[in-house]
Formats: sequence, structure tokens, C-alpha cells
Amino acid sequence: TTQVKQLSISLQSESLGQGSFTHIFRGSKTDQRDGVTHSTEVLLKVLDANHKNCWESFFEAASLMSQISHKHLLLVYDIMVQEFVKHGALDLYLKKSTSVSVSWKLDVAKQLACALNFLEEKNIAHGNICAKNLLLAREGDPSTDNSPFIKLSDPGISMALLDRIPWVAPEVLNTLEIELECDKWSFGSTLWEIFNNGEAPLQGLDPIHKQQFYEHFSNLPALEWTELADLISQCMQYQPELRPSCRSIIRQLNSLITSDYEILHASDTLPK
Ligand SMILES: Nc1cnc(-c2cc(N)nc3[nH]ccc23)cn1
Repeated sequence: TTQVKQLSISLQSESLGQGSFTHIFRGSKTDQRDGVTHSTEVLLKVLDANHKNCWESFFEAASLMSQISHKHLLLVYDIMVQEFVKHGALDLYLKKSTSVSVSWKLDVAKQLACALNFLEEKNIAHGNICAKNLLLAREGDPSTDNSPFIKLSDPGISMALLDRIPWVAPEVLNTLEIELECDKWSFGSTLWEIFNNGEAPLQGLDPIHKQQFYEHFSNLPALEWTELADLISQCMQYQPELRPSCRSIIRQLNSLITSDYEILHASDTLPK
């Protein structure tokens, strides 16, 4: 689990004169290195909302300076600033929570499917779909029928491929290319996680045995709920072209949401 360190940014915006493309903030970066707190004065340049069109030259300038270093050249830190999502990663949340209902899980699964559908329409493959990359913005409260709200996080710097079995699609180990179908496979693996209370699939298997899982065309242990288990195995088919479209995934999730299984087996406490 990533430790969230404190980065204090004080808002002192200084105008850059009339042609300003960026807002300038003064801040300090606090680092804990071998127990000692180091504070570094930093300057933050935030691209102005009205000048999004020149983000390329903005990043070009930054990346040029961050690739070289010399005592008389300005030091540029690599940093990504994200919106802070209150309840953090879904896998940790599910591990910690005891009574998460079937309908809560289906709602989250559907939100992820909608995010994937949007990416599919833009022909963008995410490449790192997993419960760790699903951030929970709103917990949802069964008593007030308030539903959860998730945000799919950035793909991040992906770990070693073998460590990402079974989220990374099998074909990626050979092609090393991420296609849209890869996200369908990962969706199936994430669905398995969500309905196994955040437990990582194949956890405890060492990389060699994880690789054999793919070499033997193995499948994850099926869930009791057959229709859901079917959806997971459709997504986790070894032939990418056989995996369902996002529209089909959403349609199947909708029928699971309305199916009697959810009513009969709802683990959430129905309002008295
Ligand atoms: N864009 C993001 C990413 N991670 C969080 C987050 C929230 C939280 N409650 N605990 C955490 N622990 C580590 C990260 C994190 C928030 N926003």
C-alpha cells in the first residue's frame, strides 16, 4: 500500500505578465529520508485552463529539463498531481469492509464497465484494470440507498508483467502490446476480485506458477453465482476476439442487477 505523504503547497499565484500560460505557486516538498525530514522549496507551474492547447510545449519544456542535469541548469521534478479520491483503492476498502452488499458490488462493476465502454469508444486501452486502480469517491450508504461512486485511476507505471498475472491478458506476455480486448480480460479478473472481497486472484502463487496458469490455459475458481461466473469466464477467454463487447458486458450486468439472485442472496441488511 502506498503511503500518502504530505506535500504542502501554498497558493501564492504570481502573474507572469500579460501573456501568462501558467499559474505559479510556491510550495515546499517534504521528504522523509532515513527518518530525517527534508524540506525543499519548490515552485509549481500549473498550466492555465484556457491554455490547454499548448500542453505539448508545456510538457516538452519540462521533459527536456528533466532529462539532463547540470549544476547551472534548473532541476525539474517529475510529478503527477491527481484529484484526491477520499476512500482510496477498492481492494483495500473491500478487504477492510465486512458487509458490502451484492447490489453495491454490481453497481461498482457497472460503473467500471461504463468507464471501459467510454475508453472503447475512444479506442483507448487502459492496460491496468484492477481493483487497486479503482478509487472509491463515495462509499454509498445502504440505509439511505446512497450508491457508491468509483473513479478508474491512471494505468500507473505497470509492474513486472508476471506480477500482474492474472490481470494482464495472456496475449500481452507474447505481444507486449495492449489492445482493447486486454481490458476485457482484466475486467473479468477485477470482477472476480470485487466478488471475493478484494482478495487478489492467484495470490500466493509465485511468478513461475503464475506463468504456468497461462500456459495451461487455466481459469480462476468459479464463483457460486453461475451467471456471474459465466460473465467472468466470457471476459477471461484466452482468444481475445471471443471476449464480449462492453455493451454486452453492461447488458449482462443489468440482467444480474435485476435477477432474483440479487434479492434472494442480498447480503445487505434490507431496511426494516
Ligand atoms: N488519486 C488518488 C489516489 N489515491 C488516493 C488515496 C486515498 C486514500 N484514502 N488513501 C490512500 N492511500 C494511498 C493513496 C490513497 C486518493 N486519490
